[in-house]
Amino acid sequence: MRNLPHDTPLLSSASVLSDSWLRSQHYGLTRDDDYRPVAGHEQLGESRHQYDWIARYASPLLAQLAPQFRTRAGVLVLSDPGGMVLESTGNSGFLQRAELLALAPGNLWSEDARGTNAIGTALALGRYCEVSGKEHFLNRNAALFCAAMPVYSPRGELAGVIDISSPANLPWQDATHLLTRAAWQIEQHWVQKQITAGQVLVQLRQQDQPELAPFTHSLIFEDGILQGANSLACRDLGIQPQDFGQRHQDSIFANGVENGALTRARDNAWQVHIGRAQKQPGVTVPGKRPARPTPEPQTSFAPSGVNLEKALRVVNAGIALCINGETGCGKEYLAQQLYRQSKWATGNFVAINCAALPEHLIESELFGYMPGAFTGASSRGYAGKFREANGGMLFLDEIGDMPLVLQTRLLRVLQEKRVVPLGGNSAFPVDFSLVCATHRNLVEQVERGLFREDLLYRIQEFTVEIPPLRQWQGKNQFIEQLWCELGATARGIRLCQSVVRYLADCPWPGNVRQLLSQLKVLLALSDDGQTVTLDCLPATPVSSFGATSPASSQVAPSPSAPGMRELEAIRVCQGNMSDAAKHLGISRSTLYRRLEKKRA
Ligand SMILES: Nc1ncnc2c1ncn2[C@@H]1O[C@H](COP(=O)(O)OP(=O)(O)OP(=O)(O)O)[C@@H](O)[C@H]1O
Repeated sequence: MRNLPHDTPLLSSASVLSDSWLRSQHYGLTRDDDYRPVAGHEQLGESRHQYDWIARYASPLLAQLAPQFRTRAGVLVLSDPGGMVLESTGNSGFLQRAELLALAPGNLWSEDARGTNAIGTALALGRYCEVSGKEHFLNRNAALFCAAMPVYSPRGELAGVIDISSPANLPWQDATHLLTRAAWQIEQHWVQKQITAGQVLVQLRQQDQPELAPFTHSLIFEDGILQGANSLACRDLGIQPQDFGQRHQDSIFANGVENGALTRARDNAWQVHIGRAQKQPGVTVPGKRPARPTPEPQTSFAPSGVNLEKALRVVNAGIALCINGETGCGKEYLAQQLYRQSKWATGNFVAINCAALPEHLIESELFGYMPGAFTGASSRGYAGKFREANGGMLFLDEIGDMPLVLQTRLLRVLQEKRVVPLGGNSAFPVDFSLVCATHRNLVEQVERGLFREDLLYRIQEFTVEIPPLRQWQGKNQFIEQLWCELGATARGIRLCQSVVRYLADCPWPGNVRQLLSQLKVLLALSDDGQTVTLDCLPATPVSSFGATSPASSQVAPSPSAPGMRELEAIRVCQGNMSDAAKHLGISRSTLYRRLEKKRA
């Protein structure tokens, strides 16, 4: 096992290179050697079988990066830990025939085979490495620029590298960024898919570091012992290769996984998610599925009634997705979830609320502009949201509110996959996943002449309907998870079951947004170690029932608020709305109606 990745990617430096050259000489190589070691088909097949992380976790990424490699001179190469090329793809037009053959599957690029080179040296050092032109030990490789980033398995073992090779006179300037993120994405998916029955997956997301937004620090525990982690977690939580199978969770999270991780979350602006693979007969756990890439384990945070796996397949296939649902039900939340799990996660997630942008700004925001394109334009120009989203996901919220003239231009971008900035003549190619959301009925908008029919078909290639929270299954569990996520568990504050049932039965017109804000208020009003009962629900003049926005509601309706009969019945029945309705001799829907009237 080699070093785990270091904080700062290592660029070519004199001492690193001279050490590598010394090693190359030590292997008996000379600069003029022309020997090109290539493995046979059988060996290549065996290695592909053994290192199936490439087929499982790197293929979606390769598909995503492919467009970049069509328009630039460069080849993306994946190798096993012995430096054997297992896959290569991209624009190889720049390569001489000999070099072309040298980057084909089966070629060996370990340092002992070809001297100093990015693949071999990155493997030798276990770190990111760039080697350009004559820095290569063998003269025959002097026409190449190469950058390589190691990929680690969830047990901290070096699994291979991902490499970019381009002409030495056209070095791939953003290779560090691209390869680091690509390796993180592969490692993250790998850990997430590795979890087996009875194990716990802890995922921490650092909220104050936007560049890490798509990535989580992911760790797997079994019976409290660390079983796996991605290299980000190893880097930031001080995990060493020897810790796997040995280190107890308490030495990583001082108060146990749940409390410790959540304490960390509160103190350091981390967002935490803890998932479990249950030991249930007949249940296939994600890590055990053999062939096709599977989505992450569904958690209670996936909106109820939404088939995440299907939506993810659609997004990965580059099909435009339209998410419908009432306000606050989690349309943007779902888009972000899909983005993080999709092949687009190495690009940016760019969200635009079409209803909130002044009409005259939408165009420049989306399309960008050239320097001095209009009065007040920045002298440096602006790339615009379409180009910002290139390689990632563009989330257009409230698409139904987009002005007609811009709908026409949007349609053109979606069809041509090119953007011409305001005041510019040349077009920039773009490729992103498009997810739109609206609470409007777009068909009706089309009938009223407010929305282009052709754009409707283009953005609604696949539609996902998020049901309103009141119709969700498993609300009790969802509320408890949110409660835990908000930091209640870390403070020892419990919701008693009657409160959970009571909250689960509220109609929540503001959906998850409203529920969340009410839970936050309840938490702020609770003391550490307290158990929240129905009696603890504070009286408020504003009932949440029938509220249309979170701003208009403070906390869940109190049993002591005005409208006593119904609320008292709810309290007596410990929050069970069906029992309360029976108690009053009315139907559940009548009970809800009465509560709504009381609010009015
Ligand atoms: N499934 C979920 N699990 C946890 N939190 C969620 C979930 N869905 C939504 N939320 C939270 O609820 C709030 C509202 O979600 P979001 O903004 O995605 O709703 P929306 O449907 O896009 O709303 P709008 O239509 O008003 O833009 C956010 O704080 C989001 O983080």
